[in-house]
Amino acid sequence: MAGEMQKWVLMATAQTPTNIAVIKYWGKRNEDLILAINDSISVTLDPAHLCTTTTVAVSPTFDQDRMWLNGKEISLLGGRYQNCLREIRSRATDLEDEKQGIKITKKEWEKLHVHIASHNNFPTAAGLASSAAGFACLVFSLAKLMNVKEDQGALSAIARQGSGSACRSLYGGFVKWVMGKEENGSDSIAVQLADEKHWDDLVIVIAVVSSCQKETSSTSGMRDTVETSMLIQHRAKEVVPKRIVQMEDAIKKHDFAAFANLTCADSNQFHAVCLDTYPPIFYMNDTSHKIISCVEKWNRSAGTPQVAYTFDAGPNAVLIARNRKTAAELLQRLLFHFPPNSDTDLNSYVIGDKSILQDAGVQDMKDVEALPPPPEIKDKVPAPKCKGDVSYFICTRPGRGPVLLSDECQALLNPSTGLPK
Ligand SMILES: Nc1ncnc2c1ncn2[C@@H]1O[C@H](COP(=O)(O)OP(=O)(O)OP(=O)(O)O)[C@@H](O)[C@H]1O
Ligand SMILES: C[C@@](O)(CCOP(=O)(O)OP(=O)(O)O)CC(=O)O
Repeated sequence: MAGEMQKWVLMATAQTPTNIAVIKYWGKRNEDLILAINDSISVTLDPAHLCTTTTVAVSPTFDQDRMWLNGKEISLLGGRYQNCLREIRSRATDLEDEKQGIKITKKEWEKLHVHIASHNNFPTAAGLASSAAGFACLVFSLAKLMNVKEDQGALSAIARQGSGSACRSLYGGFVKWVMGKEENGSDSIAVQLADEKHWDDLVIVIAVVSSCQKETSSTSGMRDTVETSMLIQHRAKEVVPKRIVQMEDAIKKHDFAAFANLTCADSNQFHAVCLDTYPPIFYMNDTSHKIISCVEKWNRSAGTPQVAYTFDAGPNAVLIARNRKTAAELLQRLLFHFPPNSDTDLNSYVIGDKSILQDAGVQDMKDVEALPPPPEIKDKVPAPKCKGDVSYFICTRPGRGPVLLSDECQALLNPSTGLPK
């Protein structure tokens, strides 16, 4: 190592998106390696609105691996962090940084410690896939720092060992996690089906129903399902393989009706296997059910699906609209049924791509109050409004995969000390 006793710090910063599955992963065939019992397909969400930023640093002055998540130091001793660190280190290659005059050989990487600081710009462990963006970003940034030469597929197999759904966050657009057959998981990788430009009409609105930490983690929930549900076997063997083929076809052809029908059916079946688990798992709540019913009524009256809904391991709804016009109509319906509490500012109630709010013709609370009942319910007795049941809405769209951030201002670690800024 050049400059043996020097106090250099070498850093890399990356930004990685989160993703939402439209054909769900639920159930493992190998807990340690995180190998799934079925393939899954996801849409990567625009990192402009939901993303993880991670800075990794290496220095001869660091005496142990350390990590800070959202400003608080956390332990890296857990198996998932250890597995990702080990797999990335074993693939590190010789590196020469001419600017700082640093040379690190493959052998030296084994002994050097790293500091990691990460920040999620959305709630952590609240069913918004923070673990997916988080582990993908950890693996991607470490791979850049350590001059790992392997492709995204190989990196996805490492991120998978941090959290299954993380492997899909290594790509933008539409992504498939191929479950693979090998015992060692070498063929259990993510592949990109289409990039984010392929179907750029789609608009995504997330209703954050609750941002508190959930009761049953995905990991323990799916373990219980595999142990106790008979429905999950039927799902994994008979239902999902056919849906994967149909979903790939729907994406390829921009067939929104097929895409929406498959997405909603798969979300509903995932929650059905949660109910079929013993003890039963309830991820959705009354608000989630009301959102489903609002979308179903609209889709039925329109004669063809306008919006797809999907729910992960929590009550938050992810709603995918076929285009901007439908997204504006969706937002009008959501604000009609779920207006904010009187003390909430509309500006903080609808975040992300606010242009959808403008398209909906809603500028302030007066406009929200003046929204008419949606046509599909106008002749019926309207259900009482559910004021305050939604914490906030995020408007977003399909987005790109991980990127390196070269501007040092965006780094989360101090370049001279390697400690959080
Ligand atoms: N930025 C990050 N970097 C590294 N690890 C992270 C990061 N963010 C979250 N994690 C890890 O993921 C865990 C949260 O995962 P969990 O599955 O409980 O929630 P979630 O991913 O937000 O929700 P879900 O998977 O149900 O959509 C955290 O406790 C932490 O260990
Ligand atoms: C419902 C899901 O979001 C489950 C995600 O589970 P995780 O990937 O969080 O689970 P682990 O692999 O145990 O970390 C569906 C999906 O994203 O496919």
